[in-house]
Parts: sequence; structure tokens; C-alpha cells
Amino acid sequence: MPSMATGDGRHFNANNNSNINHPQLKPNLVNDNHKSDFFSRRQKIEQQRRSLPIASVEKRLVQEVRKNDILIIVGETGSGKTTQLPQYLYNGGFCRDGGTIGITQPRRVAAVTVAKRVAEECGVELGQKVGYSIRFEDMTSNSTRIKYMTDGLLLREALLDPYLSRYSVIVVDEAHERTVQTDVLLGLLKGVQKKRSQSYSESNNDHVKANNGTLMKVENNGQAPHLGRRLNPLKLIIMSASLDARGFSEYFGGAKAVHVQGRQFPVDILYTAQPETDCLDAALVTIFQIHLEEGPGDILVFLSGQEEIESIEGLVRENLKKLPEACQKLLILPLFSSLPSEKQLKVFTPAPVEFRKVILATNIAETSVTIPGIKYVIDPGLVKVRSYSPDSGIESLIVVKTSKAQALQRSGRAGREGPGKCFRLYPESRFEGLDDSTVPEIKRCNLSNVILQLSALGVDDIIGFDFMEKPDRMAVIRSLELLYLLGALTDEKKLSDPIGHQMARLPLEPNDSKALILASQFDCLEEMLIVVAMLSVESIFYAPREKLEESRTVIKSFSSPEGDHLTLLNVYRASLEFLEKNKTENGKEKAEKNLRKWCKDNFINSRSLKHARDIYNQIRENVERMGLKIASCGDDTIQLRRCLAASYFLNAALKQPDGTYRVLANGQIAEIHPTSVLRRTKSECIIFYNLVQTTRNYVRNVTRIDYLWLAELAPQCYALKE
Ligand SMILES: Nc1ncnc2c1ncn2[C@@H]1O[C@H](COP(=O)(O)OP(=O)(O)OP(=O)(O)O)[C@@H](O)[C@H]1O
Repeated sequence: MPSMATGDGRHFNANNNSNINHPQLKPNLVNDNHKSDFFSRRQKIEQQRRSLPIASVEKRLVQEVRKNDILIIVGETGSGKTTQLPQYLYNGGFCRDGGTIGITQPRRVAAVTVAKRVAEECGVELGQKVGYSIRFEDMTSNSTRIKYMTDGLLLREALLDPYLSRYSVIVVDEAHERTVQTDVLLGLLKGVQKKRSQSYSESNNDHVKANNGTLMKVENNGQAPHLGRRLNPLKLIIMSASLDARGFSEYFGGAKAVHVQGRQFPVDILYTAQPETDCLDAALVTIFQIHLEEGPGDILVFLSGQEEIESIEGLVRENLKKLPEACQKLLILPLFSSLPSEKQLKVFTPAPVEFRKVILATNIAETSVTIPGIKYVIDPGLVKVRSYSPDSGIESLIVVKTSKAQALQRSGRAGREGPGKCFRLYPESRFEGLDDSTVPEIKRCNLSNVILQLSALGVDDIIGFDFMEKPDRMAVIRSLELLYLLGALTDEKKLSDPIGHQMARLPLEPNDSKALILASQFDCLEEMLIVVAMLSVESIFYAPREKLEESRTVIKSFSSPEGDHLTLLNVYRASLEFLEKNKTENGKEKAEKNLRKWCKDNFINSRSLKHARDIYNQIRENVERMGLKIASCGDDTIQLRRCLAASYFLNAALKQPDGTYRVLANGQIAEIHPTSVLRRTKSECIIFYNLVQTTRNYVRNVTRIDYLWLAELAPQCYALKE
């Protein structure tokens, strides 16, 4: 077996397909001249489409969809499922009666980029025949017939149109990911399909009667009320490269599964000879190893979160400076979910001539996406996932090993435009021991949001809902309890009016939704919108290792003695003040640029801050539409802290004699996270936003409260002892 030595002696062993001959890829040098050469680009795209493995089975796939109401399609990564199948179905007449083909994706970035690609392949403007719809962004029109969207968005559509009458076909793509949204969607679609088939056969009967001369039916049996046309049965397609086809087939009553054979380009898989103790360091070394020793082609590195990405970004930059100038042409681009969309999309544009792109991504780049230019994938084999303990009622983020399915998806991001290489930063023996597929999210998360959504869809019996895999009973009970305590559910487990309905309308976690609703009563909604927006993004502050002391002093200038929520509010307000003042003096564009500099000087992550501003605007629109009163409490911080206590009361903790905190709701012991402004002040009673488990339990985003408020504001949960 060939092995490849790195500068520091690291060895990668290639697996069996290592003897494939790799033609060297030219760097991706698409420049504006090429772009403007419309015809040659179209020709190239046509040629690419024809050479995809799925192209040879187009007719068969269309026939299978015609014959089967539910079809499971499994095909290698890059074989053309996501981009081609919807086009085949469109050409096969599945939109002829005005219906739309809807394709769901677990992630926003995939929905957007795939829709762009398919619009280009079809030679149409995005938003016309081909479009996408994601939370807060709708790029569709009445003429859209191929619509990419997130699974969460389709769930929200089902709230308004329980028949999903606009769709003739729904494709659930990347079903192997088994996100909570996908699992809820699968159960829901099963029901929708049944309702549509029933209503179709009833309306057929009515038509027969009418043809026989009996009375014509005038009710809208089988018709979409708003479309005024008869609904055909819904076609459902479940798709992935790494799917447990048997499990899905059983769930759908023995649905047919078809396998699309073949992949477009080979991907060479390389493993390390020994386990790595420091994954970040191993990734760093591998980036430079590829950059210095391998041929042209961009690099995609999978990391577990924003913090890891930012820390490795700094290290790459530092090390790059030590190289001869000719070797410094490396363009480093981060990609994570809380990055603003335009920044995310930057990774999809080609690097400047002679540069090599290094994309540092979380698992949002793991499925569906094609990032042009990627030839090398570095996979440390780790992923950050949600984990929920029904006993303690605490949800945390933990880093775990990926499954085989995820490793396969990651390597599949290379080999899409030419042969590729995937460097797995662990030995082959570890790969063999990985789980085949990821534990479905529904088995390991807090279910209160799912329950809220299902209740809004009229499903009150969550345990009885037709899930592919039932969630843990205890987790359901805990989540029901939480919703009940938040006042979202009635004693009969129905959505309460108005709180429950209002909470279901907000695209946020139940605690955050409740905080906004209560804030309108506490006359501090203006502030709470900012706080919720700031809490929705990762790491507002960043403290580079070499400037730790300086950054601490600067960050202190924003800190509030009351805690982190108010500190975040101070940062947001200070940045707005700076921006507004600058706008009047310098104009909008310059002001934004100056703000970035201001952020840098103040050790604030400008990306996160910008994202928080976007979220603020989006949720503000939501609460305005709901008619909530938006008032400001000004500097009356007590009002805001009382409102926080009234909303996050289950996250209240009391100081212990040893300086740790005991979470009142479950007795869990935790420490205040070192990044908190309350780390040293040690208040008697606090509320926190989240609890993270590393080597210890840490509470993050903490605010000081008066414990007497708990009994006053959350009497459903707390009472004062005599
Ligand atoms: N934005 C793009 N730019 C360039 N080529 C693209 C783009 N999107 C898709 N392609 C080409 O089309 C091929 C098929 O992509 P598609 O997403 O349809 O595959 P898939 O079978 O759905 O893969 P996966 O299971 O990984 O999602 C890619 O391998 C690539 O060659």
C-alpha cells in the first residue's frame, strides 16, 4: 500500500483505489471573459450533464416515478440526483397540470446553490422556472416549477396548506441526515399523500357520476381550495447517497428502491497511519502538505464549529507568512451556518488566478453542495451535534465521531469536476468501526420545538405520530412539560391561545419566542429583540491568543455588571451608534467598512455582529406582523432582567458555598463559563442561556437576577419556602 510522508513524518495510507491514475487538474481559472462566453459555457454544461451517471437512466427513473407513488433513490455522491432528477421529471410532464416539483434539503446553503446551478443548466433566470425558498428568503414566482427549499420551510408551508396542493412531486433529498425536520416531514408527507389519494379517488367517482348524467359535484372535493384544480395524488421521492434503503422502504409500506450505479470521478481515500491526538494540528499540517506537495486544486476542510474554524484560520495565516512569497497564494474562506448568506456564497466563486482556495467548513458543506474547484477534502472525522438528556432536561452541543455515511458524504465533495483525494485524519481501522449511519436527531434533541410545530399542524398526540423512529418517551414528556410551563400548551395538550399560537409562528426556539412575547408586556421588546438576535450567533467576541490581555481590557469596556445579556446589548447599541454617526459623515458603504475596522479594534467578530443585525431585522418584522407592542425600557435594566427571569426561569441557578452553581430545575452542578462577564463576580442567583458540557459543565451567557423574582414571575415552577 503506498504511503505519503508529510514534513512532520505523518503518513497517509491510501486505500485500494489508490492506484487510479490521477490526471492533474488545472486550477479553476474561470475569469470574466470565460463567463461572458455564454455559448461555450452552455455547451460545457450540456456535456457535463450528459456525462453524469444518472443521465443513462433518465427514462427508467421517470417511468419508475410514474409507476410508483413512493420511490426511494440511492445513488453515489455526485451522480446527479439533486440537480438532474427534478429536470427529468419536469421534462417527463410532472408539472404539466400546473404542479410544482419541490425538493427539500436539510440546509439553506444547499437549497440556494443547487437552485442557482439548476437555473443555469435550464438557461433560465433564478426565481422563474427554477427557484428556491428558505427561511426569510423567497426566490420563487408563480411560474416556478422546480423549487428547492429547506425541509423546515416545507413544514411551515404545510401549516398554511395541509394538502400541499401546489406540489405534484416532493423529493426529500439527503434523507440519510435524519434531521428532526426531515423526520417530522416524512411522517407528515405520508399523511398528506394518503389524504390526496383518497380525495383523488373520491373526486374520480364524482366525475364518473357526472359523466353518467347524474348531478355534478360542486364542492371542492379533491381540489386545492385556492387553485381551483383537481389534485392528483402526490408523488414522493426519498433520495440520498448513503441511505438505509430497507429501513425507508419498510417505513413506506414496502416502497420500491432503485439504485443509480456509478460515480463520475474517482476519489482516492487516504488514512493516517496512527490516530491523531490533536485534530486541529493534524488538519493544519495536512493543509500545508497539500498546498506544498500536491498539484493544483482547492481544499475543503471539515471542522466542528465556528471557534475551531476561526482558530485554524488564524493559524493558517500565521504559518503562511513564514513561507516564501511564491507559496503564499492561499485564499482562506470560512463556511458555517451563522455566517451571513453572502459570505457563505463567496466560497462558491473561483479563486483568483494562481491562488488556491482553502475552505474551512462545518458539516453544512457535507451534503448536496458542489463547490467548484474542490479537489482535496480533509476530514478529521468529528462533528458537533446536539445532545439532550431527558433526565436533566439539558440540551448541549457535543463533539462526536462522524458515521460512515457522513464520511462518505464528506469525501463525495471531491471528485465532482475531476478525480479527487480525501485525507481522513484517522486510521482505516477506525473507519471500519464507525456506525453506519448517524443517530437520528429526534433521538437526541429537545423536542419542544417539534411538538410546538406538530401542535400547530393539528397533531396533538406526539407519541402516536407516525415517526420513522419514535422519540424517547421521557424526552417527549420533558418537552411537553417545558411547553406547558411556558404556557404554550393547555391542560389538554393543545396550543394555548394566544401564547401557544404566537410561539408557533415565530421561527425560534420556544424559550426565545416566549421571551419576545413577554417582552412586549414588560415594555422591553426593543431590547429583547437585540438580545435574542445576539444570542442566535456564535461568538460575538474573539480574543486572539497573542493579544489576550489587550482584548480583555477592551472587551471590559462593554461589560455590564448585570451580566452577559446586557453586555451583548451594549455591544449592539455601541456598534449601531458608531454606524449611524459614520453614515451621516461618510455615507453607508464607507460606514460599513469603518464598522468592520471598529469591530477589529474592539475584538468583536464583525461577521457575527452583521449576522445578528440581519436576524434582528428578520425577527422584528415577524413580531411587527404579529402586532406585538415594540417599546424600549431604555436603561431600566431591571425590567429587562425581570423579563429574562420570566422567560428562562428553567435555566435559573443558585450559587453554592464552593462557588459552583446548582441548576434549580434539575439539581445539575455547573460553573460559569470563563468567557462570561460574571465569571469573577459570582452573583447569588443567575439565569443562563445554555449549558455546555466539555470536561465540566459550564453555563454560558449568564445574567444576575433576584431569586425572589422566580416565585413572583414563574409561580408555575417556583414557590417560596416559609
Ligand atoms: N454549482 C456547480 N458547479 C459546477 N458543477 C456542478 C455544480 N452543481 C453540480 N455540478 C455538477 O453536477 C454533478 C452532480 O451534482 P448533484 O448535486 O446533482 O449530485 P448528487 O448525486 O445529488 O450528489 P450528492 O449526493 O453529493 O448530493 C456534480 O458532481 C458536478 O459535477
